Order: sequence, then structure tokens, then C-alpha cells
Amino acid sequence: MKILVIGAGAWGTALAMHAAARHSVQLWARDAQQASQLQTSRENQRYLPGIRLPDALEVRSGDLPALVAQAELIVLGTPMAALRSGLAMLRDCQVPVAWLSKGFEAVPADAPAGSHGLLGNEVCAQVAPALHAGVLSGPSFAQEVAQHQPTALVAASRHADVRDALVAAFHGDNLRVYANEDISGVEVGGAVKNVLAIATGLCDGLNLGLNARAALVTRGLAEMTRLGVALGAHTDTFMGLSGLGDLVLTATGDLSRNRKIGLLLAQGQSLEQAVQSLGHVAEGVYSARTVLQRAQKLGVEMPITAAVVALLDGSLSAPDVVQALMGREPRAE
Ligand SMILES: NC(=O)C1=CN([C@@H]2O[C@H](COP(=O)(O)OP(=O)(O)OC[C@H]3O[C@@H](n4cnc5c(N)ncnc54)[C@H](O)[C@@H]3O)[C@@H](O)[C@H]2O)C=CC1
Ligand SMILES: O=C(CO)COP(=O)(O)O
Repeated sequence: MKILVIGAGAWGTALAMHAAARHSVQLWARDAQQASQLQTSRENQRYLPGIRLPDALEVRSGDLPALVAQAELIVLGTPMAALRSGLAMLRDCQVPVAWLSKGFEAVPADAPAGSHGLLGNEVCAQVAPALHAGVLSGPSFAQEVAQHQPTALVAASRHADVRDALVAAFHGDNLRVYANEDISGVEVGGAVKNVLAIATGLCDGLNLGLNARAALVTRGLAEMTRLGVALGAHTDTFMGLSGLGDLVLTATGDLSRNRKIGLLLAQGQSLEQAVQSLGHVAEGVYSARTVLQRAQKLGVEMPITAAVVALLDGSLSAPDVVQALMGREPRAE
């Protein structure tokens, strides 16, 4: 299969490396200088330092329409902020398209009251309704996949040809890809776990203990599931790879950038300092307010997400966040 991966960050590069063992893969970087550095050094020094790119992987820049025209599967490996423009560019494609972004679109601070951001599949329905598209998600740190450590992913789409293409492209060689039709559930899992990982990073940074972290993961899963079901997802999806699986990984694994944001905030860094020192995208920072807005609109209670939003907005300090969560009225589980 001819696969085009657009975006040469950590995750796009790791998956392109993986598929290059069995398919013809082109990795497209928007920055020509970065592309030529990858092509000649055979290493993505910024995003996956120390890991050699397979010889078969071709790195490209420029002339995207020509590459799109030849591809049999197109994967958008960009952050959520670039998904709308990426899907709009691909709107007339006849081949399966998938994105890797995990999040809700951010809501600009000056957006009119009542407006809210969208999940990837909702963005796709707006800008590229005829596209056969889906998402590849699940618990997967790019560094581990790039080093061929065992990993399980989930390919979610309403279109069987998209699920099949993703399985054919990426399943094999220590990477299992499961198929799922519930794209909204898979996307809610991938988006909300990022917000919850900021909470567990904060919890661990403040040395609140393992009990506290387990409580956040469990109650976090409950609020993620409530939102997903209100958005039309199946409850079962949240017990799967993109729900419980990715939540456990991101909330407890120190490779997580979202978790790192929480750890840095606990050390007293400002949000701006934390985001700058990370140098990678941490989608939870941009999605948190949207998650809360969508929940409020649907009448869904999400107290941990609300606390993270208050922390990120600066309206609650770290100790106040703990107080806000622990001071809530008792209730049935
Ligand atoms: N890194 C990881 O382990 C995983 C990341 N993801 C998700 O994948 C998405 C991408 O994450 P990473 O690769 O880690 O981010 P990253 O911060 O490592 O790299 C993002 C890349 O996208 C490029 N980019 C941004 N806008 C672009 C545009 N308009 N056109 C082309 N390239 C553009 C940037 O130049 C950069 O190379 C995020 O939504 C993340 O949540 C999902 C699973 C694992
Ligand atoms: O999505 C991920 C793991 O599945 C990566 O998480 P972070 O974006 O927090 O690093």
C-alpha cells in the first residue's frame, strides 16, 4: 500500500517508521529544512532523538497535492489545531483518510457565548462530509512504538474501508490494531484522558499519594464515560483501549506530555512556562475548556475537568484545586 503521513512530529514519524517495514511510506514535513535533516541524518532529532529511521522510509516536503494524488491511505499526524485545515485540503480525496490527533478543537477565549469546539469526526462532517475518514487512537507513546515495543491501537471509523486500511497498514510487528465503529467514543476517550492526565500529574507533583491518583483515574473514567454517552457513544468503548487503556497510560506514564504539564504546574511554574519547556503539543491544555463547555451544555457533571480548567485559567491555585475536589458533597458511586 502507498501511505502518506502528513506531519513529522513524534507520532507521525513513529507510525511512518512502523509501516515502512511492509508498505511504501512517505512522511511529509511542512518545514523543508526539517525534512532534509530527517532524510540525510535518518533521525528525527527534535521529536524522536536517538532512534534511526528505516532506510525504506522516504521523507518529503513541498508539493503535497502530487503526493496526495498518489497515496492509497493518507494519515494526518498533526495536532488537533491543524486538523480542520488538513481535512479541508483533503475533502475531495477518494482514498481512506485517518487522523492521529487526540482532542476537541480549542475554543478561542473571545468566541461568542454558546459556541463550542468539536471532535475530529464532527470537524470532518463539517468540512469534508464525503470523505471516508477515521481516527487511529489508543494507548501509545511514540517513543515506544518507534522502538517496536508491543502496543495495541484502535482504528475507529463508521466506514469499513477505513478501518480495514488502517489495520492493513499498521497491524503487525509488535503492533496490534483493533477495529471499532464507535468513532465518537474513541475520540472522547482520547481527548478527555489528556485533561485527566494533567490532573494526575498535578496530584503526583503535589505528593498527594497513590490513593489519590487511583481515585482520579477511576472518577475520571466515570466522567469521561458520562460525556461520551451523552454525545452518543457506547459505554463499552470506555472500557477499551481508547478509554481505560489510554487513561491509565497517560495518567501514570512519565512519557506523557499532558502529565508533565501537571507535574510542572505543581512545581509552581506558570502554564506558559510549562508549555514552553515541554516543546511538544499537550492537547489537554487546549481541549480542557471545550470538554467542560460540551459537558455543561449537555448537563453532564465533570468535576475533575472543571478543576483542571480552573487551574489552567488561573482561577484556582493547585492547593485550591485539591480542596475543591475533596470538599464536594458525598454522593453515590
Ligand atoms: N506523541 C505521542 O506519543 C502521541 C501523540 N498523539 C497525538 O498525535 C497528535 C500529534 O502529536 P505529536 O506527534 O506527539 O506532536 P509533536 O508536537 O511531536 O509534533 C507535531 C508536528 O505537527 C507538525 N504540524 C503542526 N501543524 C502542522 C500543519 N498544519 N501541517 C503539517 N505539519 C504540522 C509540527 O511541525 C510537528 O512536526 C496530537 O494530537 C497528539 O495528541 C497520539 C498518540 C501518541
Ligand atoms: O496519547 C498519548 C499516549 O497514548 C500521548 O500522550 P501525551 O500527549 O500526554 O504525551
